Amino acid sequence: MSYEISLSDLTLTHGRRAAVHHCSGRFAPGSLTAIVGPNGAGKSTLLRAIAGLHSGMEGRLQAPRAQIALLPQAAALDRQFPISCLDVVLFGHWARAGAFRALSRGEKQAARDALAAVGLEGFEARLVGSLSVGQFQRVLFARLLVQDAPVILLDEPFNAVDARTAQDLVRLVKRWHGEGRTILAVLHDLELVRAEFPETLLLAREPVAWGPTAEVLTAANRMKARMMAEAWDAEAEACLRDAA
Ligand SMILES: Nc1ncnc2c1ncn2[C@@H]1O[C@H](COP(=O)(O)OP(=O)(O)OP(=O)(O)O)[C@@H](O)[C@H]1O
Repeated sequence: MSYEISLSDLTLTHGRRAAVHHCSGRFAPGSLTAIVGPNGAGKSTLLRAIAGLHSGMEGRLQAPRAQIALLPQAAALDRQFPISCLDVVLFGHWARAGAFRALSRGEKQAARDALAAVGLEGFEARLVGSLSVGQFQRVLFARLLVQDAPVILLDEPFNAVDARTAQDLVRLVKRWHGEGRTILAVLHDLELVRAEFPETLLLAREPVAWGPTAEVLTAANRMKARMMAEAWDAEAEACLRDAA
């Protein structure tokens, strides 16, 4: 099965306002791509749409929805819910197997192994509300390990985590890439992108540039993205075909 993700003249809206506008291109199977751009450029909206979690859409978006695991932005998650680290990781199995099936001993062991793999052995019973930001992000990566999806979408995965955690998690991402998975990550740290991500999509509602990272992250392209973001009228309605 091919795990290509392709966009064809894709416009994504919130209400009647466009968040992503006339976007075309493809993420090749097995590619490791950073999605970068100014605040409000549409990066999270694009990721959620690829995961099948966004409904306001025109144009075409082809993605293997059942094969995708999404790590949402940490800010979008409620950590006050009284749930243990192990339970959060076990959700990774349920995403694949359905919520109403009892989990096998092997699946529970896989969840414990995943916690150990992200450096959280002994944290099984800890409530997620008591973790540091970095520890919680490690738990979410353990859940991704258990999900074992061929396509992984990461929304600002290293935001606000300590340097050591970021290093460990980047190592995991590289391992997944080496295993042939397709990985898209929304990132703000351009040095990290240059060092670790072979492909980049520079987005400012529309793609400014998309391809090999060194060719995309030029000063001219970054300036263009900034100017496009500043010139964007956030109140303008999307030019949808049925909006005329
Ligand atoms: N739930 C929502 N309802 C209405 N508008 C939204 C919603 N989510 C995002 N938007 C708007 O859509 C546009 C794109 O937002 P999005 O979060 O996709 O950008 P982003 O590039 O991920 O930004 P950041 O880097 O700041 O996280 C912004 O103008 C934002 O205000």
